[in-house]
Amino acid sequence: MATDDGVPKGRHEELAPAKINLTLHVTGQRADGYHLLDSLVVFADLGDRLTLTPADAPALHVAGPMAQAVPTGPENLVLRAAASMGVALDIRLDKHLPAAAGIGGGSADAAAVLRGIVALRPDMGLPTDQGLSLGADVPVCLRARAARMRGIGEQVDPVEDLPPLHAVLVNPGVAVSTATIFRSLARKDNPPMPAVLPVWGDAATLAGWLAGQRNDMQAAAIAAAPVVGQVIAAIAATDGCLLARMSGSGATCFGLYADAQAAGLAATSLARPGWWVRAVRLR
Ligand SMILES: C[C@](O)(CO)[C@H](O)COP(=O)(O)OP(=O)(O)OC[C@H]1O[C@@H](n2ccc(N)nc2=O)[C@H](O)[C@@H]1O
Ligand SMILES: Nc1ncnc2c1ncn2[C@@H]1O[C@H](COP(=O)(O)OP(=O)(O)OP(=O)(O)O)[C@@H](O)[C@H]1O
Repeated sequence: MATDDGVPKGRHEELAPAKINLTLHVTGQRADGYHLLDSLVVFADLGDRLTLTPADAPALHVAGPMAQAVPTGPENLVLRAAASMGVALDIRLDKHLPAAAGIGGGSADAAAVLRGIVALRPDMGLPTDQGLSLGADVPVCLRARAARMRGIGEQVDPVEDLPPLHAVLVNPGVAVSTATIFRSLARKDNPPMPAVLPVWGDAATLAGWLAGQRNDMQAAAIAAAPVVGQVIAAIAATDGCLLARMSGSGATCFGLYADAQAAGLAATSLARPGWWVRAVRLR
């Protein structure tokens, strides 16, 4: 959407899909306090929607069902992402993902802005740190497809050939602070995933393998927000659930299912006042 000489024109739309940590192993801690991770990350076919228009001065308009949960000033990660590239954009953010929810909302939005700027301005490249300074989840969210994430989030290796994967996402409406859950971890030196990940033929095989892996932040999140334990139990009790686990630092949890019909029926049965429940496809 730019002219041949790189001058921006028009506007650009991006989806900022929800990030799901199928595993989240906390394997160490750096001297600066950041934690070393080993995580199998996938993305939903559901997310925030951004419309980016080149402008003389930065502007942000937030709308959508989850708009109230996010700041509208310069601290919003979409404005910080554009500022980090030195680009003035008029940004419309249609917020559909709950914030502070373990599904990367802010990081996904920031990554979508970085992708969008490169689409609008082919003369510009992505930042050398892949957006890590905006948030540890931004590099993996830039790819927005299945990946193994290591380091503090800067090492992203594509995972190909993920089997078709259907899921339900459930957020009970409590915000969970990522920094607080990291600080409260009992152990920070847990084992990583195997050096070489298997190839999984179908969702049941993947779920069986995942059952032997972990989210090392789950117990601390349940201690901070006991409703997370109730969400996991409710998901695990649905027909056809192959695995129930928390994503990121919570409070959103996911259930895996073999097909879209099972995920859809589970989503219907999980409806509770105040719970955000969505059936999604993961990739
Ligand atoms: C828990 C995950 O969601 C897993 O994907 C991410 O590691 C968190 O990514 P994020 O929300 O983009 O994280 P940031 O906004 O960079 O950091 C929030 C806070 O979490 C802590 N943090 C984050 C990432 C990391 N590898 N180690 C940490 O200790 C830091 O205290 C930081 O102040
Ligand atoms: N565009 C944005 N969307 C959501 N939150 C934002 C945004 N910009 C800034 N924030 C702030 O970032 C905080 C964390 O929100 P975010 O949705 O990124 O957390 P999260 O889903 O727990 O992230 P992660 O899964 O990476 O740990 C919010 O409390 C909010 O104040």
